[in-house]
Amino acid sequence: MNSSSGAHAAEPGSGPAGAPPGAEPGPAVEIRDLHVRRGRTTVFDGIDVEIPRGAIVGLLGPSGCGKTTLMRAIVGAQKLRSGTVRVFGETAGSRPLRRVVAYGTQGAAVYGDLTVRQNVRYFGALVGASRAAAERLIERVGLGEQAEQLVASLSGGQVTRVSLAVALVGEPRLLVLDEPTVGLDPVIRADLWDLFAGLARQGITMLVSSHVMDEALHCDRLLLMRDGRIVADTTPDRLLAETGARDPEAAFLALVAPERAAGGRPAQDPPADRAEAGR
Ligand SMILES: Nc1ncnc2c1ncn2[C@@H]1O[C@H](COP(=O)(O)OP(=O)(O)OP(=O)(O)O)[C@@H](O)[C@H]1O
Repeated sequence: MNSSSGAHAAEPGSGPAGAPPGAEPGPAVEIRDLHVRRGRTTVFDGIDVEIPRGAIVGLLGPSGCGKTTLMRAIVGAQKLRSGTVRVFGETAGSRPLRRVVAYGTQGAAVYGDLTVRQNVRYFGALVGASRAAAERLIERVGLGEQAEQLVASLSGGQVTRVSLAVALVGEPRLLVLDEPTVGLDPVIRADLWDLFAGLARQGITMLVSSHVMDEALHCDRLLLMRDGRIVADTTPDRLLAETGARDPEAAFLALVAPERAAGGRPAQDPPADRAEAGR
């Protein structure tokens, strides 16, 4: 993963009615009629998405379908053509959300020439976290024994854990992780998903992208994307039951089969679940 924490200076008490963002009921993320262009590419041409709180939500779809762009919109790093993106009721990227939302980008965003402890303390200091909090997080992500090791000398899975500790140091309520398990072996991936599940049980909303469809089975909710559209907003059980497929990859292919047959465009009469999901 390699995360940069979107968690910077806190703005306590700046949410609706004086409560911090995330303390009020309602979805974690609400996206309405979102249009985004990147360069000459129209990535989103009017999508609507809602992400519930406290769940692990998988954002799954093939490379280039728009996962990173959607995450960038949610953390406030993406220029929008039109539409709204609200996180815990606040405009994405706005000041009250700075410590509430953390973003683990693709690509390295921790310092290889610092130790694990130095990285977590450094990013912690930026958000006013104590050294004790940094130590707790190093233990939480299972890197107690590597705390004094340079990040450059860690394995890929361990670097991902450092990034996760850095992303968590501001105590976010929404953690957005862009392909955190890419390139990792199955055992390490399973360990990381266990860690994500533990964070979700603590009440942190987790939005995790992957282009490996089987990772769907680790999620509470699924947003399946293709070509800048949400082709299903579902759960792993419903996805398998409704498509009759044996695994998530086959289910995804079953979902997009009608439009593939129609030459890559949405089919004229999509199944009810796709029509609903693609609103
Ligand atoms: N800076 C840019 N300029 C032009 N087009 C871009 C730019 N960044 C992304 N795109 C295009 O936007 C589309 C969505 O890209 P995005 O990175 O969101 O996809 P993704 O699903 O995250 O892919 P991956 O799984 O490979 O990371 C792609 O067609 C991509 O080529």
